[in-house]
Amino acid sequence: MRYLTAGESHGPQLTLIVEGLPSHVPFDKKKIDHQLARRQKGYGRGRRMQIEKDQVQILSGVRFGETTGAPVALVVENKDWTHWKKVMSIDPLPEEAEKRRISRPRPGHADLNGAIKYDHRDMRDVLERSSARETTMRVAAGAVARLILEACDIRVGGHVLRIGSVEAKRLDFPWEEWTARAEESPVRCLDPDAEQQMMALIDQAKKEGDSLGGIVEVIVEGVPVGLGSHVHWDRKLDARIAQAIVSINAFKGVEFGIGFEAARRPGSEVHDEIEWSEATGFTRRTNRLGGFEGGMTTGEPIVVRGVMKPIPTLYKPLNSVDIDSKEPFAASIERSDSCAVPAACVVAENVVAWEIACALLEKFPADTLNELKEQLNRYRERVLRF
Ligand SMILES: Cc1cc2nc3c(=O)[nH]c(=O)nc-3n(C[C@H](O)[C@H](O)[C@H](O)COP(=O)(O)O)c2cc1C
Ligand SMILES: C=C(O[C@@H]1CC(C(=O)O)=C[C@@H](OP(=O)(O)O)[C@H]1O)C(=O)O
Repeated sequence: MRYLTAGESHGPQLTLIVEGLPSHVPFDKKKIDHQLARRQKGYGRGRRMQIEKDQVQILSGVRFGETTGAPVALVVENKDWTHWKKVMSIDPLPEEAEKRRISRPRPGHADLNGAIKYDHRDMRDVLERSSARETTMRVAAGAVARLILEACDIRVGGHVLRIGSVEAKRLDFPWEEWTARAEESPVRCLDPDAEQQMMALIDQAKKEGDSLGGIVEVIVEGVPVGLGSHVHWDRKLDARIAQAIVSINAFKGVEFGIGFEAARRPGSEVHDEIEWSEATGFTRRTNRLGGFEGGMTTGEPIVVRGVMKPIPTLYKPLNSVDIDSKEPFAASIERSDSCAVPAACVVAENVVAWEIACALLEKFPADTLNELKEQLNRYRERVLRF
């Protein structure tokens, strides 16, 4: 499967085309909209999220509630566009363009590099597309992927482990309970004490015109052993997931299982011992490597974390240089979130869901959902007997 997204943050709409979907996947618009609504939430978001009400319009590839196998085109309206029609005009408007020009790049955003690379004297031409507004459509693609995963009994969840200096305690709950707790928490955090501290920290950052980053964790349950492959670098599924996570705006790092802690421990405290029983087949006593060996799934849950840097736009701006006068100035201020880690957690879940669905369809090529399910079920039986 593959997808493309298009659309500017303040343009009329965002567009997604997903190609390679099997036919007869039950296509419930409510499930896509549910993921979009989850992405809009989170303590620390700015005013933009009060304006938008992200919902997809399905334009192709779906008929009578199921995919046909043709490309699925989805669009989401930018409600804010009505306020930006002139600024975002497709036709030339020289006066407007001059009046609204952005010439003071924000450190940490794509403004300066993009302006130099594409030779734009107005950095809006960069920020409109570098904005994380685009993650709406990546979540929509992930939500489509989840329709396939759901049919294959694979589930994906996520929660926030850190915001700024506040770290959540590790709490162990059954799947239904932890995902419900994350859903109810304004910061998607399972630890109620940390949740309160995180919210207080966000309030403080906002008051001080500053911003915060954090760490999110995504867990995937129900994956069969052997998705991805050791035989070639670009077929390693952990590597693909790493790219998917780091491609999320402001994400700077990724780790699986115990992650960077593996550098400090001896091998005997890192590798996951192998067990076997007639009922379960091969399993692991621990899951310290987060569900991957040799670029392939082990059959244990996938555990992947991503680190998000603080939001670059600061209401108390950092120093910058005006690209016209070359004089030092404070960076430009755009309306902004002060912390978007909880929202980014939803993005992370959905980009991971997309990679898992692609890996499934690579291992079990299928034109119809039933073909996929039949192959997967046969494989699961073979794995049990191995
Ligand atoms: C959900 C989400 C919301 C974001 N909101 C903002 C924002 O309001 N203001 C901002 O400056 N950056 C925001 N960012 C981060 C920027 O989009 C990002 O830092 C920028 O595109 C530069 O890319 P890089 O940080 O990956 O290098 C957000 C990121 C995510 C994932
Ligand atoms: C629009 C979204 O996030 C935006 C991401 C973003 C950025 O620079 O990345 C800047 C802000 O844009 P605006 O200035 O229009 O408020 C965020 O609101 C969204 O997540 O849907």
